[in-house]
Formats: sequence, structure tokens, C-alpha cells
Amino acid sequence: MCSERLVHLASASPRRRELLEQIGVPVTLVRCAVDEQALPGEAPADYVQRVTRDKVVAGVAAAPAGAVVLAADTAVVLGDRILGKPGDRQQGLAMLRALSGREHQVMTAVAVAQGEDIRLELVSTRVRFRPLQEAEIKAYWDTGEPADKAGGYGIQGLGAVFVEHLAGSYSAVVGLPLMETARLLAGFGVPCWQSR
Ligand SMILES: Cc1cn([C@H]2C[C@H](O)[C@@H](COP(=O)(O)OP(=O)(O)OP(=O)(O)O)O2)c(=O)[nH]c1=O
Repeated sequence: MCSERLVHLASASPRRRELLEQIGVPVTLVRCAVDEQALPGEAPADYVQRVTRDKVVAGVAAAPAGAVVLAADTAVVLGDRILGKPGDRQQGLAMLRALSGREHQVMTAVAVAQGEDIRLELVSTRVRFRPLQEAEIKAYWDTGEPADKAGGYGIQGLGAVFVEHLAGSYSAVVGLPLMETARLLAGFGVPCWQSR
């Protein structure tokens, strides 16, 4: 098994917990909230990294002293537009219409911290959707899957049928780039299964 050291996960995302468990990292949750509003004119890559840093700093403040804390943030980026989680049905449908037949980027940043030592990686993945019919966009929204996901879709769920092409990290699209995460954790002495 992996190290006995628990990673304090500053995330409410069930996906991130599952992804860490997938690579044998034992986690405990630490609750914290940050403002995820983009600043005027903020570039998407800067936004994702800033929010991730804020999350991990809030996590460190909430976790026991000396804990290894992990946080991440995912945004869907279409051109220079940041698509976060859809606030309502209208926004969700608009996001899916905008993604239809086009390529977008999914940017996920992951940060691991211990006290003031904060290390962060940004991973960008290109995803192309096939053209979507209006009826299937509405039907997809009605499944409930898009509501809590950046860009209004889940590649790991029903949304998989929309994906024509992906170049980059699949796990980063789901919420955590696992290769980079394992590397960051190893730097803090938290090895995953391959370091046995
Ligand atoms: C594009 C895409 C996003 N997502 C999810 C990952 C993230 O949970 C979510 C993006 O929102 P985030 O703000 O990154 O994360 P979160 O609010 O769910 O959790 P927390 O901030 O507490 O860590 O979208 C998928 O599950 N599948 C996908 O294909």
C-alpha cells in the first residue's frame, strides 16, 4: 500500500477524492470555501492557478499544523471565455451550445502545500465535441449530470458521447491530473503505489 500519511483534501468534489483513491492516496477532507469569481480581464490560466492557490491556502489554514494539503480547480475555456459551473438551466444549455462542434481547453491546476511551501502545476487539455443536436442538449441537461461540472458536462459520465477527440490528460478533465499530482505528492514525501 501507499504511505500511511493522509493527504488533507481541500475539496468538496467527489471526483477528486475518487481520483486520489484510484492512485492509492489515503485522504481526509478539510472544509474551506473561497471566492471563485474571475477578476476583470484575468487570463484563464491565471484564474485557475489563483483560485487553486487560494483553495490550498484556505486548506492549510483549516488543516492541522504540518498537514500535507491538496487542492485543485478546473475550468473549461472556450477561446478566451472561462466556463465555470452553470448557474442554471439557461446557462447550462448555452454552454453546451457553445461547445458543440468545437474544440475547447480544460485547464486544471493542482496545488500541494505544507505550511508555506506551496507547489502548483497547471495542466491544459484540448477537447473537441462533435456537433450536438438541440434536443440532445436539452435531454442531457435534464439528466442532472451537467449542473455541478465546469463547462456543463462530465467526460466520465454520459457526456463522454459528445467527445470526438482529446489531447492531454483525461484525469485532469475529470478534475485532477494524476501524473502531475503523484509527482507533487512525492515531492512532499507522500508516495503513491508506484513508489512501494
Ligand atoms: C469538464 C469536467 C469537469 N468536471 C468537474 C470537476 C470539478 O469537480 C468541477 C469543476 O469545479 P471546481 O470548482 O474545479 O471544483 P468543485 O467546486 O467541484 O470542487 P472544489 O472546489 O471543492 O474542489 O467540474 C467533471 O467532473 N467532469 C468534466 O468532464
